[in-house]
Amino acid sequence: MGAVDVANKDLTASLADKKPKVVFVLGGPGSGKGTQCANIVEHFHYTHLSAGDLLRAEIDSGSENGTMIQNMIKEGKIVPSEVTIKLLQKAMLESGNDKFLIDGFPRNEENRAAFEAVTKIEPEFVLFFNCPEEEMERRLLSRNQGREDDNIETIRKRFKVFLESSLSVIEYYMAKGKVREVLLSQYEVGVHIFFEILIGHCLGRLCNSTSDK
Ligand SMILES: Nc1ncnc2c1ncn2[C@@H]1O[C@H](COP(=O)(O)OP(=O)(O)O)[C@@H](O)[C@H]1O
Ligand SMILES: O=c1ccn([C@@H]2O[C@H](COP(=O)(O)OP(=O)(O)O)[C@@H](O)[C@H]2O)c(=O)[nH]1
Ligand SMILES: [Mg+2]
Repeated sequence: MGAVDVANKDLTASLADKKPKVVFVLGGPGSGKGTQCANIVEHFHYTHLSAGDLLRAEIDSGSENGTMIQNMIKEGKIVPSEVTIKLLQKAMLESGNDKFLIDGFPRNEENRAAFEAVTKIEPEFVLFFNCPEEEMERRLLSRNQGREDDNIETIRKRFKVFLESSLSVIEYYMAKGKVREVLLSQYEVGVHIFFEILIGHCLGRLCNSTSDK
């Protein structure tokens, strides 16, 4: 067994000791995952981990995987599971917390199965932001965060990947009764109030069920 395998085993064992609680936050590109996670952590003791942010930080760090990750993101493709899972495991351990909102992961069946196989963690539930594509496109084109993938050509590819690969993850958890869906309409005021109630309800229940640990 090589040094890398040993390091991965240590990471997995240390994380397993913490018995972390995980909520997956899923939805199409621009559906508001990051925005609503930021709202949630203001009110609940969760750590927000955006898989996309972790991958972008890895590019910026000049790591050996940086160029590969950058190319995949530019094309709207899904980075190999082992890379993303390792970044998530490290971030979970470094946070010192045991409750996590994992935003934008798993993005395909392989991501999902690999995460469960490696970490032995099953999510408590999945928050699914279901937003019309034209609204997501509008938001992404005016996000203004200087992201290389927020251009119309890459956005179209990301929508395709979402429909062809990511929706099946949501369907998998739906079949297990684990999905809490927030259906976005154009009526933003109603949506915001609904978010507060729904998210408060879901996370409040989760906090209660784990507070006597
Ligand atoms: N409910 C909303 N109404 C209008 N704009 C929104 C809403 N939620 C998020 N946005 C904006 O849309 C863009 C994408 O949101 P973001 O949270 O980054 O989505 P995601 O993480 O799902 O890609 C951001 O510029 C954000 O400010
Ligand atoms: O688990 C992940 C999360 C993100 N990405 C890549 O990172 C990009 C941006 O992801 P992010 O979640 O930041 O985008 P968002 O959905 O928030 O717009 C995606 O299109 C993928 O190329 C990936 O490969 N695996
Ligand atoms: Mg995001």
